[in-house]
Amino acid sequence: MTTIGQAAERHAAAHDPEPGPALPDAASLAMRAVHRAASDLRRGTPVLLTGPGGPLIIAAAETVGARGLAELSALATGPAVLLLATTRAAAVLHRPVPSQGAIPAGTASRGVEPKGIQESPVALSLPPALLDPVHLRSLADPVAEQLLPATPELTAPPPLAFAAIALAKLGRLLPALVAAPVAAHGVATTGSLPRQEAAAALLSLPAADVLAYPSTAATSLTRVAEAQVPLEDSSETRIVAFRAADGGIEHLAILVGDPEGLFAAGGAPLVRAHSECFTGDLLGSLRCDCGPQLRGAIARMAKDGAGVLLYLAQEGRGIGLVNKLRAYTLQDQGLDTLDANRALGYGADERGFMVAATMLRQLGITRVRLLTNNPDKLSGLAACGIDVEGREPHSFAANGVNDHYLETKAERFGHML
Ligand SMILES: Nc1nc2c(ncn2[C@@H]2O[C@H](COP(=O)(O)OP(=O)(O)OP(=O)(O)O)[C@@H](O)[C@H]2O)c(=O)[nH]1
Ligand SMILES: [Zn+2]
Repeated sequence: MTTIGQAAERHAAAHDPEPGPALPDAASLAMRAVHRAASDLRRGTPVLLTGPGGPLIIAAAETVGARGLAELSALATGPAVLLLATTRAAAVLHRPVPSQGAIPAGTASRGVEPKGIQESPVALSLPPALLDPVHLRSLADPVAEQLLPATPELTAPPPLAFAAIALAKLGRLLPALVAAPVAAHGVATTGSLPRQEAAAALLSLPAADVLAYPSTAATSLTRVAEAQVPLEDSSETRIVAFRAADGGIEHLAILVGDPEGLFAAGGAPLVRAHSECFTGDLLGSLRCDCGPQLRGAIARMAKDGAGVLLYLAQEGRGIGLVNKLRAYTLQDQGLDTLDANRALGYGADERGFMVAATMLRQLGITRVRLLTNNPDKLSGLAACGIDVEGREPHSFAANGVNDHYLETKAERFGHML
């Protein structure tokens, strides 16, 4: 999420008479509230979600402490529950939990929104013995499991449960939240004084804004800086930085040669949509193939004369570095890369393609030859309006450590060779 430095820049931008992206005020304010709410969840502070069937007070099971739970209890007008993905709930209950079906129609469109967030969560009852920060963390995290003093039961999820989980995911937290109903209108007007004060201290935002955030943030990206950066594998290289209107995560485009010129002359430049991988890209981790794919793509573009490498801030297929490390621990216990994501409550792949499509559009490149083995990248970019003229395979030999990872991508993600 955003650093304090980024927050300061955002504050300055708010007073800039010409703040870059031309977003309507309402959309800008909505993004700001979502960004803040995700930060609140990260620091253990509850937030209020409003919308049909709400309001709902929520706090992240991973981060909430005694104070956050006290705030939640002070405002709750009904019993608290734990919202979880069905996969995580099944592990907690030691029995299968039927899928709750797709999310409400109209909140996501196929190929544009990440496929990992399509399923509705379930709710577990929280007997008083479990309403404790240590037990909640244990219920949320398959890596931190311990014996619990009480057994939760499946119960009906509140109507805004899906948006609550989506907010935790935006905060790159474990998708597990304590949630309780709050009286609609009752808090501000008829609640007791301590209750009114507690409610006033918390951020309240529409659930619909949370669901709209990924595509609003992606389409609000603008170019904020660029520079020549000669690379070992490509001497003629520029890096262009993109930032969303709320000052959120930045994405980079690495331009090799003159891809805009190639496109303008009627060509389809080589493009690679590369999701960042701290361990593979920077440290040379052998667990994945990201390092060779990154360097290999740039070298290939240099040989081809031109290309665009989109370096996307979508670490761990969109679950974030902390959760990827958790997923690695689960993989060391026997799960594959797909099931490890699911065990954490995340989808197999939480990435959206609108970020990459917007960056390409801003660069003026709308027809591409995509370097990938991943069929979802082809259909996802096409669904976001990019003309994918062809695919160039992008495979590297297994290294003795990542063999099973590559096999899983071929067998379970449908990767082409
Ligand atoms: N969650 C999770 N993410 C991983 C794992 N291994 C690598 N990644 C992430 O996967 C992303 C890299 O995926 P990509 O290089 O885009 O690969 P891809 O989707 O397999 O598609 P192509 O390489 O284009 O064929 C990076 O963000 C990595 O951090 C893992 O075991 N679990
Ligand atoms: Zn990697």
